[in-house]
Amino acid sequence: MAPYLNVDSQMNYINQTSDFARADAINTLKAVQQVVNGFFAQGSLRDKGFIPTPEPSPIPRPEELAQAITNDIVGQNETGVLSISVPMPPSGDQDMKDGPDARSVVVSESGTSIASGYTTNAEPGINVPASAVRQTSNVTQAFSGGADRTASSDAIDGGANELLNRANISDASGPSSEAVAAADISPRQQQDEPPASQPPSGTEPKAPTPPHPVGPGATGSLSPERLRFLANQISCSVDEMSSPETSELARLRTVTAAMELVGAVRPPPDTIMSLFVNMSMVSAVKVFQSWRVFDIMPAGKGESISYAELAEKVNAEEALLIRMAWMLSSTGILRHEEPDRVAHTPTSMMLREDQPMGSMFKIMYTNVVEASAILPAYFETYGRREPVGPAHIPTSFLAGKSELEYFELLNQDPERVKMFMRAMAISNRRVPTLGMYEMDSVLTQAAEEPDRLAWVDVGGGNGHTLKLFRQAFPALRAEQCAVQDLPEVVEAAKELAENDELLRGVQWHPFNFHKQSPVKGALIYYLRHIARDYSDSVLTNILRNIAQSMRPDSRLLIAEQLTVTPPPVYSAFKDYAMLTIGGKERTLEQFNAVGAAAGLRVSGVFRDSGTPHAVVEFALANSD
Ligand SMILES: C[S@@+](CC[C@H](N)C(=O)[O-])C[C@H]1O[C@@H](n2cnc3c(N)ncnc32)[C@H](O)[C@@H]1O
Repeated sequence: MAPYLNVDSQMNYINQTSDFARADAINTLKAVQQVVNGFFAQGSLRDKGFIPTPEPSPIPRPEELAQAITNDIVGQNETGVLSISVPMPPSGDQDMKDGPDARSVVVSESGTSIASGYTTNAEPGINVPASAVRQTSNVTQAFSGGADRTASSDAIDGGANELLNRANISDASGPSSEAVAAADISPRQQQDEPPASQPPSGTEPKAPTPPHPVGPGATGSLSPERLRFLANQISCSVDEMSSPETSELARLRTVTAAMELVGAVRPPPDTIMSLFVNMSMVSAVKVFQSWRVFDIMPAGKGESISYAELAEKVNAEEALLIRMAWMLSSTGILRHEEPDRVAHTPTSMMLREDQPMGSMFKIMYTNVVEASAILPAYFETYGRREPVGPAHIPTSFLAGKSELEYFELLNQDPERVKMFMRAMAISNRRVPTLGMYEMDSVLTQAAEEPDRLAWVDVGGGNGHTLKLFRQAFPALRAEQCAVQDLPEVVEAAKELAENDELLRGVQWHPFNFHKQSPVKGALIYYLRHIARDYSDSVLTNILRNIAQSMRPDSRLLIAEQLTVTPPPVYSAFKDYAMLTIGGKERTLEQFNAVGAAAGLRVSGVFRDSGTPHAVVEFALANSD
């Protein structure tokens, strides 16, 4: 029978694109197709009505789909800006003095950025003024805007969040912590307008939708409605991929929905088998990296190499090399060519030594695979609790140097530092930095107080993030900026910076943020990808050190992914990887709690519209 989810025709498109999600997209779609078709062939699910019938039906255009969804769950006000009323969950200890009784969601006029495309500050238990609500760029811009920011795990999680948010919006009684905004302000309204106290008319929430776990392990637990929604999502998104404007987002939606669908329909033993497959893949990649197979293989278009020649070049027995290669060709990482040759794929090219992903694999192998092996012993030694850190973390325990912090350990090995920097390069390209925080007031105030430090990048490495800001905002003068980092990092960075137009004139502060207070009274203290490296107690100490230097009008910014509860798969993975270095991913509520312990309050949240990344702004707790 003809497959309902006919994705073969889309494979060419996916094959032509180059990013981290390719392997996921292909494997997941293939798996979806096989699994779903298998069930159709057996008639097992169709007969029970779990999966929509394969009869052709008109596929709605993206705008129609978005409109249908929004019409379904909301009313539309006169300006064409949609508002959704979602009651607050009952809780005795919530203090939402600035917020309305009923929480509202603002949806862009096109309806395509439901629960995205805006920023907000209010989550249950967090009391911040509605003035911090701002809109960010729309979803399509987020995915198509930057050449460097194609599909990524973050964006896939963004897609997962978008799907979750959509479902949560229609769930009047479900968990609302990450689903919606709190202030009833349209993106067009000024941010200082007070929140409406009543939800607009015609915004009665619909009946609750059943819960919808995401990802493997959800086997058999999805409702028929959710399965239909996912199948429809895949069909529509696959159709949308042909349009250049919507292709990235469409592809991410396809992957996200497909992952959830696979998790729901794959039989449990297959889920466990897939773990074994992953373990074996990881092991084969590791061996091939250490033999430099990916570097030695010819990388030209259409080129391949015989197993015999490759075996000779890497000094391995041919029979052994073939078995290892099969593990990778059967999973799409390498390509086997009949009768006895093997070729690179775009995925295996990324595993070469000079590639950021190749370095990232090595870092992850140590931090996750090797550290995992000693985790039982680690927890025996330190107790079954989150690592406290900054030292005595699983990675330093693994190295037999428990007394060291992660970065102290790293800095002992120059080769590993280089690898880490290469790996970070990819994370920096994938993760949004600009386009979230509202810079106007910073620039105005900096101009009014030219002798005051405007921007202090705490743990700013070699100034790479500051460069992005100075490039985007030339009014941010070098003399009003500082980068603070460990002495050895600052020493190396200072030298390089002298030849860099964007960093010339910037102040460099050798500094240990566990021990010292940074320069007093700056306008902004910016911490990007610092918080997640540390436990709550260590982070509280870092924030408290900075709070001691802040003036009432100073702001501390934390730029991180905001995770949700329960997290989508890549968020969960990142959190797990962070555990091994003593860190963690956090929800907005968790950031609020850590800030409060350090004498700070959340004064604004600026979300990226297409990914889970955000800038959380803090002010001194006792300031206005
Ligand atoms: C994950 S990197 C983040 C770098 C940069 N902020 C970014 O977003 O790409 C963490 C940075 O914190 C610095 N760092 C680690 N421990 C530190 C400490 N105790 N005091 C100051 N900086 C530290 C590291 O050297 C590194 O540059």
